[in-house]
Amino acid sequence: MQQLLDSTGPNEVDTRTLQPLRKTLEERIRAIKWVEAQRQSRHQTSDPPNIKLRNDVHMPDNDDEQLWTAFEDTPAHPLINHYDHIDEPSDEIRKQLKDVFGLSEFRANQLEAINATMEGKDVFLLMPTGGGKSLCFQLPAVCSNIKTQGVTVVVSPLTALMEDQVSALTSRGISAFYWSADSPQHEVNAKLWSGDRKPALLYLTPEKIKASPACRNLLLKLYNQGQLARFAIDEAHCISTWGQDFRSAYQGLGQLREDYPKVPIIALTATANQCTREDIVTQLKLRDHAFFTQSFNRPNLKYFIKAKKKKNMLPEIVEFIKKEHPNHTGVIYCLARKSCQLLAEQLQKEGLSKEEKNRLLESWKADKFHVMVATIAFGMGIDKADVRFVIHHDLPKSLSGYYQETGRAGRDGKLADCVLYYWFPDFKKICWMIDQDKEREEALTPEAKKRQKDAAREVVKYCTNISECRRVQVLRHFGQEFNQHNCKAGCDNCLDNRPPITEDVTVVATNAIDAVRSLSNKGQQITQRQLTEVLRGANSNMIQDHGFSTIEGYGTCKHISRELVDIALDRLILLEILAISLQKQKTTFSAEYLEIGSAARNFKAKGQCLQVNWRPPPVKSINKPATVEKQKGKRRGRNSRSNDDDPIEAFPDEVGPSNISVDVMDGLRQLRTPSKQGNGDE
Ligand SMILES: Nc1ncnc2c1ncn2[C@@H]1O[C@H](COP(=O)(O)OP(=O)(O)OP(=O)(O)O)[C@@H](O)[C@H]1O
Repeated sequence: MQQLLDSTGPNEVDTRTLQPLRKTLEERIRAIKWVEAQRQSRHQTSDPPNIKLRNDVHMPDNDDEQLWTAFEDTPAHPLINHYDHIDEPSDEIRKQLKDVFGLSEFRANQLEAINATMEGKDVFLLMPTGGGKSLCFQLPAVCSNIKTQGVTVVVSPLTALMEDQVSALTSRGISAFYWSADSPQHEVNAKLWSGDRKPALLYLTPEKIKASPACRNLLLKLYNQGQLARFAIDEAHCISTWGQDFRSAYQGLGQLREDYPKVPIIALTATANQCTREDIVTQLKLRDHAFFTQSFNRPNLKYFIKAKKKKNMLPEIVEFIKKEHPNHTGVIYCLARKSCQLLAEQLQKEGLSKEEKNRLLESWKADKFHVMVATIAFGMGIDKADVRFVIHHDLPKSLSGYYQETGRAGRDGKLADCVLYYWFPDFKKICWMIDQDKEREEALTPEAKKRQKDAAREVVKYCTNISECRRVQVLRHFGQEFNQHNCKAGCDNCLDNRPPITEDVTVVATNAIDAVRSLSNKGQQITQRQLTEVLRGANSNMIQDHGFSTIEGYGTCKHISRELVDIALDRLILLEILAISLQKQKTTFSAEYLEIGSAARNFKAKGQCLQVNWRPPPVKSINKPATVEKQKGKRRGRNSRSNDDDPIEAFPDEVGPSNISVDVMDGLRQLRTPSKQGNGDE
């Protein structure tokens, strides 16, 4: 860095974009030299530079990424800032930052976004969770020296979030209010039209704008009076069906540009990859917008994937919390309320009323209790600085969601653990939930369903990829390259120095396809567990009762361990080579039967092969004879619990991926060249 600076005089780095970078680098070099001097002399050699290092971050060696983020209040990274108009803050901005918000410095990209929106530009701000997005529309809302005057209308997805922000603003003396379903019209009118000064901020849900003509009339009246300063679309990713948080009312927000064309829009989110980003820009009809983004790496978060061995992991989680995080604050995320009910007795009622939810959230924030068990919807926008762990008891629905949920940990910059319990049945459950589509008023289109399933599929690939640093994988999802070296053993994969073993399991794949196809030709069905037994040539009652010992593929995978066969079959489902069909039984059971999937034809026709990377279990012998499995199979069968409204119940608690991790070498590898293959006919 120093060499780079020495070789270019100050005048040579003369673009507006690069000047702040030069200044920052010079400051950092000063700070690094100072730290080095401390290290060598072990006593203070000079005054410390006027730069604070983050807590818990050791001064890294030769490590640019870490160097950049090792400082508190890391400034904007101008080289990845897609807006070149960077000014010093005006006196008014500085004053409001200090006097109203009690802050002394801007964080990365805040000033730039504030300046751009105050100039009347559309802005897209993509900032990690806890990065400080709110300030970027709250501060302009209290400034007078701007292009667009009046009320900043904030669109926010949750009433709890709006309440939170409004009460924080009010306590700072800022005039703000939200218009909820319960707010009477005359109160809203009184706030807006009585007195000379309009409130600085008005919070609305997208549903309110969509469904309430009174609300739209009010916005129009403000607009006609030149009193609509800007629209701030918080959690803007909810507009996109690419994301898991899609809210149909958000899609109505495209109308804002049509109805109020002169009003600038600032869209804010922490979770948008390239597709979602483009979708947001298109749907909100942003024009010539300033785009700000920055490194999404959260160096103080540690990422771990653990095997979920049974449906309820509470005992293990309790042990983990007692050992690693006694008296620490944390969140346990579950997929559905039902899972929460299993985990938290408090949530065992029919569901929580709004008041109860608020009371629980407030108590948790006030440290009256430490651990919150929640569905992802409950935690959106949580601003609690000292969350020391985030545990995913169930599979997150997407990598973006996972990043956002884990992002609620360690907002104070101190170390925090993010633990995800993975097992494949959770993926099937998510797919089932998407197909049921119970949670929405409007049905999802088939394309949206497919996208959501693909998003869950990405999470499975993430969990089962044991060869690549977790940080590399998550950040790649956001289009950011990350050097594994900079993870600094901050994830399970970087910590585990046992190399994964690569196994070719094509034989499982081809025989599984043959077995399922030949059964279906005969009008018979088979479950995944039964297929594992068939392939491994078990001689159990189940095999005899169904006459499975005569079907194609029987015993062809005798030499492969049960775990590995299970992993291979999971993978075939993930890759849509096999599919699942859920069927109600005469009893209360729902059973999952395997079918041929849409990708099976290609797999066989193109002679593809399937490889998995895994770490075999350390103690158990891998190749258990089928006779032992026979006993196990029987036991499992008896222990299966079931429930007709929850397909996951069709899976026995005891059957899981054990302590195996798997990695698929990008799923399939083509061994033979397509030209040597047939034309697609099997
Ligand atoms: N310039 C700053 N200096 C210090 N603290 C700041 C600054 N800007 C914001 N903060 C603090 O950072 C915390 C997170 O801010 P905020 O809630 O706006 O984050 P966010 O980006 O909206 O996160 P999320 O995506 O999770 O909602 C808040 O406690 C806020 O007061």
